[in-house]
Amino acid sequence: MKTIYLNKENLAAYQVLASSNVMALGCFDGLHRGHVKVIHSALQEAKERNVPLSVMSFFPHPKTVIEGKTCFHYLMPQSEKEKRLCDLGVDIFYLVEFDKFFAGLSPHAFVEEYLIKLGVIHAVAGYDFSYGSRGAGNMETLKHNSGGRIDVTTVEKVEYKGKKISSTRIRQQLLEGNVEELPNLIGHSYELTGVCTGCILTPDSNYTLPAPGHYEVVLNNKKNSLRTEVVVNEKSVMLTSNKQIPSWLEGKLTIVWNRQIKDQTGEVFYEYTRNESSA
Ligand SMILES: Cc1cc2nc3c(=O)[nH]c(=O)nc-3n(C[C@H](O)[C@H](O)[C@H](O)COP(=O)(O)O)c2cc1C
Ligand SMILES: Nc1ncnc2c1ncn2[C@@H]1O[C@H](COP(=O)(O)OP(=O)(O)OP(=O)(O)O)[C@@H](O)[C@H]1O
Repeated sequence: MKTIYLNKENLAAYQVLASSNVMALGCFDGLHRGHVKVIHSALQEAKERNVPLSVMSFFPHPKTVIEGKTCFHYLMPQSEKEKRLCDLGVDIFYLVEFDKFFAGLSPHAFVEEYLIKLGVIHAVAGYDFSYGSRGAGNMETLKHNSGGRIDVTTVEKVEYKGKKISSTRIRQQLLEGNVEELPNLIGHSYELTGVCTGCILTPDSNYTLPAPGHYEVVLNNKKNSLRTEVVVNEKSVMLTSNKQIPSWLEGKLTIVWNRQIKDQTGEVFYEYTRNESSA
């Protein structure tokens, strides 16, 4: 997969290089089940047309620019999004700099400059995707904004328990500590990477830690895996295991969040049996 960091300065150079492609559109923070359906639909269209599959995503998140949010709870860093999109079969990943200029583009200008001139022949997005200044463009207007030159596939809402699966919903569940709910929304448990020094796990940036409390997790690195209990504070994660910390835990690892054992008030949600320590 080729990753292209696009902005108004280098756009013309990539327009010259562009060839026909099918493009999936959106932020895709967390790559949840709704996102995966959009990517899979776009991959199907690309295969039928025998053209590459591209994804256009935006950074920083549009809400930080439009709503002036200084603190935003990303579910994954762009590097993790890049890896997941590659695994899903994406050929070109356009990460567009979302600034005030970009946010102010008219729907027509966005479609002309960032879709048509980048070779898009078929666009795929979910039912609620919006584009252009004030989000005035949507899946109903996209074909018209392209002058009929782009076909459009709209992916219907993917729900869980009657509600839209969304990155916002996942952020809310995490910040409430409900990590056991997340496989129903993401398709697997929420994971984040970080570094272990002694018994302190420091998460990498642009992940969201669950609410403070005790959690049952699985710690992985390339060679080993350990099911254990951790305590989440505001900014860090501490191992609570009263065993000697295994030497292999030091350094880079992945934390897989299985369930909340108790919240910061000490209310118990789940009896964790310490002796089941191997994953
Ligand atoms: C080129 C472009 C410009 C946009 N400009 C705006 C805007 O000015 N205001 C807005 O609310 N959304 C704008 N959006 C839509 C946002 O990307 C986002 O979809 C919208 O804020 C709703 O976010 P949500 O669907 O994640 O809740 C723009 C999108 C694109 C691709
Ligand atoms: N549950 C869903 N069903 C179908 N399509 C979806 C769903 N959630 C998002 N999409 C689509 O996936 C793409 C990425 O959307 P986006 O990044 O805005 O996801 P989101 O989950 O709505 O994020 P947020 O909650 O931050 O607004 C868009 O095309 C959007 O329409």
